[in-house]
Amino acid sequence: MPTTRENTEDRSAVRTLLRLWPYVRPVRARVFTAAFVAVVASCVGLVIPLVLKWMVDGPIADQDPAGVWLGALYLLLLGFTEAGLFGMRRWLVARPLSHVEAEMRAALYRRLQRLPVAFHDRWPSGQLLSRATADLGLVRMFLAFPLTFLLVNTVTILVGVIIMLLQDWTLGLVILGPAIPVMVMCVVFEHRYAVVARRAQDQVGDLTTVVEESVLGIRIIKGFGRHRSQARAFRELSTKLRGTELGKARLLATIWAVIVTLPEMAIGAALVLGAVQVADGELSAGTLVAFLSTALALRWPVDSIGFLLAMSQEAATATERYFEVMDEEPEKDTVVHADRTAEDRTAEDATAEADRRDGGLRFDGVVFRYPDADPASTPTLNRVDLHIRPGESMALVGATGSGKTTLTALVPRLHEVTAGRITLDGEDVTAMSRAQLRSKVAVAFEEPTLFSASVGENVLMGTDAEAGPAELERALGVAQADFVHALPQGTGTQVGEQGLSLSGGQRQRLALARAVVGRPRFLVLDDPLSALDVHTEAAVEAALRRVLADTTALIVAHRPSTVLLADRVALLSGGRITAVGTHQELLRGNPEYAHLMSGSGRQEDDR
Ligand SMILES: Nc1ncnc2c1ncn2[C@@H]1O[C@H](COP(=O)(O)OP(=O)(O)OP(=O)(O)O)[C@@H](O)[C@H]1O
Repeated sequence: MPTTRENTEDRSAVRTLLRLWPYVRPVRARVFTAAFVAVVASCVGLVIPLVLKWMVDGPIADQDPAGVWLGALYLLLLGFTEAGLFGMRRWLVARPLSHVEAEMRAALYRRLQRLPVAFHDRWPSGQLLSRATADLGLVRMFLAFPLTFLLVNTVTILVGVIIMLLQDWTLGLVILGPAIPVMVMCVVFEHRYAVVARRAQDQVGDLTTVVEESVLGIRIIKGFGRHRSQARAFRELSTKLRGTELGKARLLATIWAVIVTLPEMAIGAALVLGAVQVADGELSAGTLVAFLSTALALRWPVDSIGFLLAMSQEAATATERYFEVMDEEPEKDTVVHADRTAEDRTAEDATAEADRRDGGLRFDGVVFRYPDADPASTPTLNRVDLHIRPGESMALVGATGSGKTTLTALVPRLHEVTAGRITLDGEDVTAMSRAQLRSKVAVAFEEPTLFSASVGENVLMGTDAEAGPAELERALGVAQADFVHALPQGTGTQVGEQGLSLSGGQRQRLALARAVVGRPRFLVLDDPLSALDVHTEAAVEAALRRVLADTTALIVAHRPSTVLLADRVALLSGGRITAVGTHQELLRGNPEYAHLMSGSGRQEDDR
């Protein structure tokens, strides 16, 4: 489970942040212009001390009121120009940077849709949510603020230091004194902050997962009175996060103290030294005023470096977390089996030829091991051979945990086979594009998932074709889902998040309607009637039988009533198909099957 990562040593923040370039590229003109405008604005601010110097040594020393007013006017103009330019900078970047954030979020969403089911099995949803929300917010903040101001402040400090050295190089050197210790501290700080920033962002992801699970599982939590233990889990994680955030604050406070104190001490020393020089007549009062005003003008650029570095570090961590998902390999559309030998291919061609003649759905030496399973362990499916003829419906029976769901998931390629092949009318499923495959195969699972959309939209999700109300009605009819007409807005009724406003049986029937609406050639049903009462199940089966007349179907079944829906039955045991026949044949000739169907099998296996 990719949650908290303690080690971030091998990461360069700059290299990580450079990965944002492809997203920033389209808006680079505005971003660079904004940075240039900010540099100009900041340098305009540095002209103010020079005007002060002119005023002190000129009109003030000469007691010339008109000159003082003129100086004041210059200062006012400079102040307005600086403020106007900073306002312009913000206007220049606000819109393009929200565009960058939106583009990155859209790219992440697209990638999440294209990543294999195995990825989603592995990653907690809270970690993905926090990457798509909080982390992208941090990246936008970085592009809007620290990225520009690290540049602006560096230029301002350089120009300011040059001005100070030109005014009086001895005082300039005094001011520059703390630069080296401050820089060393910044490097140490950045390194340490990277580790805590990563920890905090991962912990936010873990906390999001707990909150999400608590909301989605609220019925179980209330039903079992688990709110205290959930609250404890939440409290533990939030205490951990609070500790990490306090650690971040402590680090920030330390660097801030160093960055503020050392330059302040240097300014104090320069003030004393400068006052002595003025008293000795070695320095004009105007020059000292200009020097100190410049030094004070540089306080903010220097002071802000601590938190600008902290924000940059957080953005680097956020970028790193973002690309951890973006770098994951998306599922391939078609798979080329480079490891197959010429003999394999000749044998496959012969089988494919036979399949094309016979047609139907064929599992040929299918081996499957979950990607996170120990490579030395026995595969979940170990050389499954099964042929379902065209138009035939085959029930798949097996003890709980025998791999029935896993086998059905291989047909629409929710997982890729480890070895062997699956063919639809002789065509290898891995050779088809996913769009092609999904137009041929429809699925319905025991746990029906509905989306926050209307009933009709949920059902019509099962077909790409332009299906109209007639197709919708037909599918609802097959699934015995006429209850939708009694809903407040009929098929236009919103079903709410995950369809939780409907009963389990109602959701299953809608999921079944979604599977049959596209009149698929192949239908894969994973115990789709488990939540129905016997009368509704009988009615659905009668309607399904009509649909199945010209559809090749694989139906996972636990109950004899579901098995009877099928023409033949396959028994999955020990990762292989150990028997195929009609229900009656297997009941008579296969003790394991008879045991499973007697009703005691499931209970014993569950025990
Ligand atoms: N995502 C996964 N990662 C690793 N192992 C898994 C995963 N999903 C299922 N398994 C394991 O694969 C085996 C087969 O599970 P599967 O869900 O296919 O069984 P099943 O026959 O459908 O069971 P049931 O009748 O209870 O629904 C089980 O041992 C299960 O623990």
